[in-house]
Amino acid sequence: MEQNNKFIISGKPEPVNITEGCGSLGILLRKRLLRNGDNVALVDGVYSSELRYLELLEKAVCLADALRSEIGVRSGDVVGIISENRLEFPVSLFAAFLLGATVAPINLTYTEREFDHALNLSKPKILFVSPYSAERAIKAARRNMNFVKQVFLYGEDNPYGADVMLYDEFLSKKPAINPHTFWIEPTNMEEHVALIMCSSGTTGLPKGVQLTQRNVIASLPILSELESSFEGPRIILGVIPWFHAFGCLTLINVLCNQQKLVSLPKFEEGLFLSCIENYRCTFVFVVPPLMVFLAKHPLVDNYDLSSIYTLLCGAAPLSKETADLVKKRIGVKNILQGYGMSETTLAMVVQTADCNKPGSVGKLLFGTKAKVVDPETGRILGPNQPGELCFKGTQIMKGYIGNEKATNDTIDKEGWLHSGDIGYYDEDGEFFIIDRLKELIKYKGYQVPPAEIEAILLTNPKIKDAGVVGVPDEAAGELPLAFVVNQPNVTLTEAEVQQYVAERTSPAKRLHGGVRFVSEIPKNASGKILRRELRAMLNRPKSKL
Ligand SMILES: Nc1ncnc2c1ncn2[C@@H]1O[C@H](COP(=O)(O)OP(=O)(O)OP(=O)(O)O)[C@@H](O)[C@H]1O
Ligand SMILES: O=C(O)[C@H]1CSC(c2nc3ccc(O)cc3s2)=N1
Ligand SMILES: [Mg+2]
Repeated sequence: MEQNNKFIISGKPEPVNITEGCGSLGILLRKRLLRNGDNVALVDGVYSSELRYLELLEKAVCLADALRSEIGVRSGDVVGIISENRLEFPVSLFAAFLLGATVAPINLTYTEREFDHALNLSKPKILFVSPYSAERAIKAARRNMNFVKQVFLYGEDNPYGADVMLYDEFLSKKPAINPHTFWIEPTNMEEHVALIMCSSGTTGLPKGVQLTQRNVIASLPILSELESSFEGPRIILGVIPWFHAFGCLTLINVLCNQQKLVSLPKFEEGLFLSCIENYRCTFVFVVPPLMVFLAKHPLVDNYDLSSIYTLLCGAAPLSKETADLVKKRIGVKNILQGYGMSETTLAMVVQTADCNKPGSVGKLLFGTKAKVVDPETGRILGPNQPGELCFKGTQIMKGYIGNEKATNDTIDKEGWLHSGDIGYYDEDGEFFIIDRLKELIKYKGYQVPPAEIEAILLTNPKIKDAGVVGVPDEAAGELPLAFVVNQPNVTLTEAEVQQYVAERTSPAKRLHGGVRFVSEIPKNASGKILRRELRAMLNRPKSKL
């Protein structure tokens, strides 16, 4: 009965023959890389070193052949990558895909404990690590030699011992392999896991999200959907970490759509701005903290950012006000939002140049269905009625590795993925995200979205950043409280901040719990506010800031 429900909305059908008749993701990737031969695929934004498409494929094939013949890496084995964005990363990623192996990118800033958690989720047979995190990562690998059989180290020096192999040494002196004839095993793309992505760990320990080869292929047309109305060179800035779904799938998307990607190993203010100016970047994938930086930081005025045609923002709430500030300040043509989860491969909902209502995250992508349900009753809701967003489609994950319960709690028996996010769609099918179900503040029976109050606080020129949580309260349930980071050299009192919000909100959304002044708002690598860390700060004595 539900399937015919008029409130279930669908995106366009997937492009016909999306797998192009290829028997595996590896075969499709080879076809796409060959198509673009001698053009530049990747530029290291720090060292300006370049990798052309054919070079990328030749290196990946050579590495794949060596891994198969010398280490015995087979289809179905897991290959871990613990590295910042650098040119060896896509070579290792594509080599694994050519072997039909599963890739587990892991956050290089993890502590040893977090590495243990991530490694025991995906149990990689081999690990590629960069010097940045090698010491911690190799210690964690050595604690897990029951499954980690070999560590390869990027860079020139290996102070860690003979059990670690230098990637460049391993790859050099290898016979050249003809990329056209390299044997790639056909796989069952619907079942075969291509990526195990760690979710961001915003609401708890990161989960191991299994994305099949078919999930990855389903995401490939996104870029052409996003750049529908753009003429001119596409020079994309890749600063979103490739160990996160947003960054990794964007990297694969760019390389399968013959674009040029300029990579940055991390976000550093001057490097980010000078990279855009020097390489004349036209498309920049960003997360909201970068948008707040572009909106408010004085350094931005020192750089020529006129090459930017489109900013593509996702991974966390972006307010209309912040987007307007950026548009006004740097004159970018498009600011397009998208909404996704690690569990949905890449975005499920994106704005395009001709579909971008202010504050919306856009419309459903092809091959996707959505419904909005009342979190209490499960009843399907209609347009403009906020509820939990649920999705179905070819981008929905296979499940959480080693966690059947969490999988069944997230994907129901009818195959609907329950996002845990509250939002609605309007009469035109454009989606609006309110906040996470788990993070709504309950004040006297009202549901107060922290993101809405944070958006208001960010419009105050004296405020650099803000994070809002609920303070437990006997009478009201929870009281909204704001952690605030002042702009440098300004003074701001608690009363001023409370007044500023009170003038702009209904009574329930006012800062009844007060204001705490802090030096920074804790966020994770994919730009999300770690409100559970803010809640932990509630129990600490007020700072004298
Ligand atoms: N455009 C957006 N606007 C608002 N929120 C967004 C947007 N895009 C993504 N999100 C948020 O990011 C979440 C997906 O993030 P991700 O999969 O990286 O892990 P996480 O949910 O933050 O962490 P974890 O699942 O480990 O607790 C979505 O559920 C949603 O809450
Ligand atoms: O929040 C996340 O975890 C990630 C998972 S993938 C994702 C997004 N992907 C896109 C792609 C295009 C775009 O314009 C925005 C997003 S958000 N968000
Ligand atoms: Mg999540």
